[in-house]
Amino acid sequence: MINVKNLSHDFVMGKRGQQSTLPVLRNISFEVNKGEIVALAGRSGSGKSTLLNLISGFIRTTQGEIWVNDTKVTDLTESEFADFRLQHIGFIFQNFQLIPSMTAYQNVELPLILNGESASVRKKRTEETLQKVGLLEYRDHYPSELSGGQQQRTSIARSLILNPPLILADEPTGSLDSETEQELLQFILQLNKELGITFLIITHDDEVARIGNRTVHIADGSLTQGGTI
Ligand SMILES: Nc1ncnc2c1ncn2[C@@H]1O[C@H](COP(=O)(O)OP(=O)(O)OP(=O)(O)O)[C@@H](O)[C@H]1O
Repeated sequence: MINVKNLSHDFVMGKRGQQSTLPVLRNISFEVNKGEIVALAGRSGSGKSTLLNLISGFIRTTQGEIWVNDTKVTDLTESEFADFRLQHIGFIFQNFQLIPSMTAYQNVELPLILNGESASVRKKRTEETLQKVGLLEYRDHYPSELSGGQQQRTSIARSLILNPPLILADEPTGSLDSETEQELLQFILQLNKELGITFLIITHDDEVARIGNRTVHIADGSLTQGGTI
């Protein structure tokens, strides 16, 4: 599902003439197989978000190759990547990234609008997906009128609505209490088992890593596999 080959990334900082280079990833290779849940761990600043941003095309690099679902995404143009992302990758973030001025329904419907779906398809799919995450009765609530767990379920509904084969999650339980975290982890397992969705999850949390098939660690720009967090 994800195949990263000899990937490196440097950030270039500072004004022209006074630039410095910060190497973050050094010749990384790894695979995430279809149907796996893989936890990505590492200290703060080790490059976990950078790796996720490279896989999803929010940051581009010329050093190495990334394949997602048999497409060499490192060769895509910006607009091809935007389209590919919409079709193939769902996202879950620690702070949910819902649009505050839109209701739960409108937030979940948004990818369908971007994808050019008809009003009738949008209504059917949005209601079905809100039902799946148990939020149909909250459809007209704004994010500020939802609990943290309900906001996270809204963001999961949005990430699921175009049936992506892959979901990338950046500390998805970071803002949740332990009971809500357990609910979310069970839901991730259910999505993995019932829909076969592959997950790559950045986490600092052993509980999250425990639901995964394996943990990949980043340190000093390199990856190591196995072990606990
Ligand atoms: N746009 C950027 N420009 C310059 N440096 C950056 C940029 N983004 C990240 N960095 C640096 O790259 C390194 C890796 O950052 P990254 O956000 O990938 O770490 P992380 O492992 O996700 O950290 P955390 O667990 O704290 O979220 C850090 O030293 C960070 O300061």
